[in-house]
Amino acid sequence: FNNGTDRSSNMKIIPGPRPLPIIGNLHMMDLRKLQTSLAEMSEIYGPIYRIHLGNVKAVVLTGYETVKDALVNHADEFSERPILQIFQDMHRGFGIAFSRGNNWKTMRRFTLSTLRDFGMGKRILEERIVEECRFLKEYFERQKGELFNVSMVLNSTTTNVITSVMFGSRLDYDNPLLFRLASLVNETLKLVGSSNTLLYNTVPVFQFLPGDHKPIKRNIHELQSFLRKTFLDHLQKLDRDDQRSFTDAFLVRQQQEKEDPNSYFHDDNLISVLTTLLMAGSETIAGTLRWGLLLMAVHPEIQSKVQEEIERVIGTAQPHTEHRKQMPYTDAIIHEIQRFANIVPLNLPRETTVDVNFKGYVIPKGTYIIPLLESVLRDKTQFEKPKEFNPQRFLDTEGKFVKQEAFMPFSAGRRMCIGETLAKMELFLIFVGLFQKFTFHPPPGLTRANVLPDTGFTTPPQSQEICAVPRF
Ligand code: HEM
Repeated sequence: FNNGTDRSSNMKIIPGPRPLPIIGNLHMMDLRKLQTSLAEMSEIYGPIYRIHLGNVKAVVLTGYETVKDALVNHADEFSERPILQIFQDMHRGFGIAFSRGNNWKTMRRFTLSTLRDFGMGKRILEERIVEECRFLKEYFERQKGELFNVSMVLNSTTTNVITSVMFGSRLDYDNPLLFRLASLVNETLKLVGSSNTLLYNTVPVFQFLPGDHKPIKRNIHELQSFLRKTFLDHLQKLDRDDQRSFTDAFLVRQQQEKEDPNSYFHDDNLISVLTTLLMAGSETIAGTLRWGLLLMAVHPEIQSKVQEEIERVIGTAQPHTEHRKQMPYTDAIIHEIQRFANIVPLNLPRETTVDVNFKGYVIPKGTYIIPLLESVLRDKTQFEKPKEFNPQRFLDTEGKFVKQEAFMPFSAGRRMCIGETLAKMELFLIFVGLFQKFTFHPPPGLTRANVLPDTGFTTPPQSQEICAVPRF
């Protein structure tokens, strides 16, 4: 590895631990918390180092300055997605998040512009989120202040928001299909981030052994059968002059290009994009909201200050996104929740598109890159005492909201999350809607010291239970 380094030019050799045969450096890491091990290793090897995850030779980029420099200032060079076995099983190279080259470019461009049309642009989305939040509050009210499991209902809420973008419709909370979809996504993302799947991706022999890849494949098959059936229903009723959803827009484009054998608008891409929207668009937001509820429950003084601001600015009226500008404290809290929640700690991997000269190193074309978000959101040079939950870091002395450059939970550059606008809108409206109506209390035994992250590809908090006491 790093043979591309030309010793005659003054390029440095990328540092890193010595790998063992077959497993590389896997024995040096906590496979259930890879992000923590990778962040710790940067203290030994510096902000750029190489690591062998089984037979995957990766370069890890850590800290805000390095990650931003790579993803933003060398945007094209770090813009490809590597091929990983489990994502290959799930998407077969189609869609957006795990596709490459022109397939990715075409699907990303189309999805971004269509999301704008069927959401953000038309204000329909805000109405949908507000409506969904109303159902969520009714569900919370029915718990009558008792301890209840908040996990699946929040996943159902965020699943409904994204399915209304995808298909133009929602499912009732008592429809078993909604809970089934939400739990399939939840379980699959947990399994995708397991140590077993890491081994499956990086040590080829694990592909022949039983493991988490089996239930992942079963879950994806079930999800995709549902998505296929739903889009076929849409195809039957399709009216090109009355497009109501992402799926309608895709199907119309598919019909326009049906004579073109090279068109990317085929069923495989549609299924894969829908799968990604459903998975990326629900669990990330639901997990962040769960962090929000628990963090407020264990910081009652912060919770009451948020409620004061909600009362002062909105009262009991309907929250809208425009309120955010007048609510610096709430804005700061939501930013700090996202920073602290660190919901996609490993980021998605990247691959270099050419040999890159980066900070005195040559990183060869085709190198697997880990731009570690964990190390950005917890960067000591950017956030004082980064392990503490402290919303003040997003406020100035006059209580005005201040941006922090290293706040990048959605990553940066060419492959940056396409759901940022939707996610921010959803987080604000649901968070405000819930704290306007309820005060949250922690389950017995839960304190500031033990609100801890779960394991998985996304990292929601371990605790799933909470009390929601109605305020009026
Ligand atoms: C709190 C919510 C969310 C967080 C923290 C988050 C975070 C991320 C991150 C870190 C990436 C990897 C970006 C990279 O490779 O540099 C990503 C990619 C992606 N996200 Fe999100 N995401 C969120 C919500 C959403 C939503 C709501 C959607 C759907 C509308 C979405 C769709 C996607 C897609 C399609 C990609 C792949 C982009 C590409 O490869 O071009 N995400 N997200």
